[in-house]
Amino acid sequence: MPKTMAEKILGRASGKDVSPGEIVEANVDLAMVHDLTGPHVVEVVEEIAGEVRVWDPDKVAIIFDHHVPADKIRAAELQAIMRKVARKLGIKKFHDVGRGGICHQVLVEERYARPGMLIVGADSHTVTSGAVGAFATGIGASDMAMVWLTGKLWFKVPESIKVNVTGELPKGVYAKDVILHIIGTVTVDGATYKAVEYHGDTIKRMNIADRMTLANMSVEMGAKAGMVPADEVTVKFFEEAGISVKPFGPDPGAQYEDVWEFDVSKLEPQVAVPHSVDNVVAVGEVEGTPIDQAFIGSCTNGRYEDFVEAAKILKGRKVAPGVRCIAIPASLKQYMRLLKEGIIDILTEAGCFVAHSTCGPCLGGHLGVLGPGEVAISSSNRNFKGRMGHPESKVYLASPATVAASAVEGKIADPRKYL
Ligand SMILES: CC(C)[C@H](C(=O)O)[C@@H](O)C(=O)O
Ligand code: SF4
Repeated sequence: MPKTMAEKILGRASGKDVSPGEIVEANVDLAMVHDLTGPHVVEVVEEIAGEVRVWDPDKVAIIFDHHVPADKIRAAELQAIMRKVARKLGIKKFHDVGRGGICHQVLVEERYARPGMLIVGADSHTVTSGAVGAFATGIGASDMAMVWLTGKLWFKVPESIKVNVTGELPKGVYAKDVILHIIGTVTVDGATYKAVEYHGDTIKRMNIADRMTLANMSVEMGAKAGMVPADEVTVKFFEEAGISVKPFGPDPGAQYEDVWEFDVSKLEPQVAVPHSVDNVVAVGEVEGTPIDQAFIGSCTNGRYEDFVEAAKILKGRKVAPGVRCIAIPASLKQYMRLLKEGIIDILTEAGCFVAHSTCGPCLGGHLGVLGPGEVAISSSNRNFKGRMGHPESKVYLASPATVAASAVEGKIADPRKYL
């Protein structure tokens, strides 16, 4: 039987021929925790094993990103625990404050995630690594504890959905608009526990940064994994780091539970309106909505390519009076590249508050928490009630270009007129 990407990966990792619906025990290739979830995992492991240990230190990543640098005493305590654990276990894929960035960004840019891998992470946006053709999924701390101890975890083999995206993206319309449009169409539970595969000429033309944006938000429609087949673009991405990988995709003739067709050739910039990610409208419908804060960053859209698009709009312009524009690259490497190319200068001159990589404002943690009644437009992935701060604040989600245009105008704006 020809197989989908999920079936091939879970089949390989469990050593058998698998079909959707089947429950398998699979060997995990990479297990990631961060500063917030890591301590829970350590606690459970210690409870079960009487000490902290992992089955294979080379397959474990510990990355500090959520509350970095420590914003509260509690965060400092949790990071101290994980720092000690990383040292004791000899974890090489350990990224402390200032030495990595947002965990999902680090997994891909360090090439820890590879095509065909089975990756688990104690964070829901672990799906991001699907951008390079891995089956990557978020799991809870107790499941992760079992992975640390045994290297294995059970999975129900998901049904797969093929998403065919076709057409040339119009100017000012990006991967973020595509995924917002898809989620708006199928809703937040449209892909619950499904493995989503992104195909079509639009996807084939996308770089890894864009593919990460797509894969990242797959979880916002409930998907267990969101994958882009590893093709020439992927092979080249690994070649740049001196690593040779083979293309990886579904077998020809693989069976999908459903095929979704999206022609994006006439798509407009999209905005997810509070308080749900599937509350998606064309920018025109909310244009003129006053904002207090604009945020460019996060694991969804905090990459070099995103900041370049934002800088095209912010160059020679100013953030509107009364508006804060927070700009945080997703990792140290992204930050350095932006710094060297003068993009950080452009943002700073425009009046943005630029910071080193952290999740910070994305989850209402620090560096830009919203007050009561405040409105933000953000390039991140969630706009639940209170997501970025006060329960009475509001979050609109959009592409970095739409966020930048809105920062300039002080109200939600269409980026196309600036491009
Ligand atoms: C804190 C963490 C567990 C959480 C997640 O799993 O996604 C966070 O990263 C988020 O985006 O809400
Ligand atoms: S940037 Fe936001 S969505 Fe991504 S891992 Fe951090 S908190 Fe979660």
